[in-house]
Amino acid sequence: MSDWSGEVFEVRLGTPGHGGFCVARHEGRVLFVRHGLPGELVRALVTEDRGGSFCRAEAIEILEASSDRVDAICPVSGPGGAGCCDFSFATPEAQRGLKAAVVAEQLRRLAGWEKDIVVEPIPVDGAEATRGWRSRMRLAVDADGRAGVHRYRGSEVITDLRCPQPMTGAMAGIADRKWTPGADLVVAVDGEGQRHIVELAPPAEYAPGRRGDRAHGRRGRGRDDRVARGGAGDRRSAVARRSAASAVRAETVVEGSGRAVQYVEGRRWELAATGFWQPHYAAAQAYSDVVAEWAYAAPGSSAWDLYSGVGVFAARVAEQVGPTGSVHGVESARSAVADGAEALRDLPWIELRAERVERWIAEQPYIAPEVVVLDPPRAGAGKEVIAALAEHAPRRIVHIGCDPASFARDINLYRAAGYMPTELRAFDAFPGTHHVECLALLEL
Ligand SMILES: C[S@@+](CC[C@H](N)C(=O)[O-])C[C@H]1O[C@@H](n2cnc3c(N)ncnc32)[C@H](O)[C@@H]1O
Repeated sequence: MSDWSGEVFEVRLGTPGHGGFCVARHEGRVLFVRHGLPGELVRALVTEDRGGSFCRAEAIEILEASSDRVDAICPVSGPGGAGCCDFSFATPEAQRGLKAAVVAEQLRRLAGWEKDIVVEPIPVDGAEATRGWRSRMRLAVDADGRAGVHRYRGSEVITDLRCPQPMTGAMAGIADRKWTPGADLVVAVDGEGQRHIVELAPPAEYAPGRRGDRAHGRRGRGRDDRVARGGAGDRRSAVARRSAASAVRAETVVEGSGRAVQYVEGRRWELAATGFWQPHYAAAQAYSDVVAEWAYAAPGSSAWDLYSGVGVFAARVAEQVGPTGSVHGVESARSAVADGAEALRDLPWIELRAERVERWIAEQPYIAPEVVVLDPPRAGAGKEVIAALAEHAPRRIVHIGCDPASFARDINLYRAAGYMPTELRAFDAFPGTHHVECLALLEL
């Protein structure tokens, strides 16, 4: 099979796929084409051909445009650019339609559930924030000390900070400063409008000029650095980036206190600016409203909040069960548990535990909590946790997922364990991108 990397083909785009692309076909092979919309005729540059059944490509010229196309509001993420706003060239309604189609397809394929999906905007004072919604950003710093974002599926740092996602003022002055080469910057605008900037020291393995990493001083790949032939270097650098992202790194607070103040339902949390908080500034409130509505835990009953973070959902459910009930929150990040315990001191019937969910759940006696809320990371809760959870037979489960594929796989596991999905909401919590947040209620 010949290598198509760098080839340009004229193709008609088909259905959207999970990951921010449309599916097209050329000479019997499948192309995953970014920057295009269903029905469009485009010239597609193949950016990655690993010799398998599909190639990755980018629409570099639109020959017949969809009526859903608008001028892209993100100048950083077009062909050859960053991976931030992969849908910013579509109307907000069309973006939500694409996400709905992807969620429906994942549920159908992976959970055997035929369900019409509507993706709702997250309401902000009755309106929709299509830009300026992101309260937390993570930037990379290049070898020259300039902050930016990574090129899509690459390690090069693009130092153009005009992405429309960050809240107004979040990026002010960042491009004018020199930062520590190889560091990451966490920029958080908290619920009181205070900006915090925390620099994370370069990972231990950071070596300027190292082979295989343009961000670290390597020269370009030559013909077109959008095009990956085989791509082993990029795969390695992506793996290195992921493991660097999870390693503990020294933190220096550069602006603000490094302690973000956030509010949900009038309750105040103070947490590490580098800790987890929902990125869309109105998302924590929106999701916790749905959790509260679906949980409707009876006074005196017991509930679990798994992957609890600082206990935003635990707080809502604790108000329902009251002092004669109990809520167990489980979260692996110790700092989140400490910050959550402080914010929830007036609800002593909540216990937050710093432990991995897999381990904690295996140690629980066989009692049935009335309701369990799970908000796992991208990979989902998975077989082990859902099997253990089903043995405890909670009456209701509220499951939250930010990846349609792992969300659908988890729904399938619940269905196999005897649970019926009875409600589903999907939120456009990441406007301009292909990302979408889904919440489901499952009942026995
Ligand atoms: C999507 S966040 C949800 C946090 C919280 N529900 C909120 O809305 O603020 C997922 C959380 O799970 C935690 N986490 C990841 N893996 C875990 C595990 N195996 N056991 C317990 N917590 C985990 C992360 O630290 C993170 O705080």
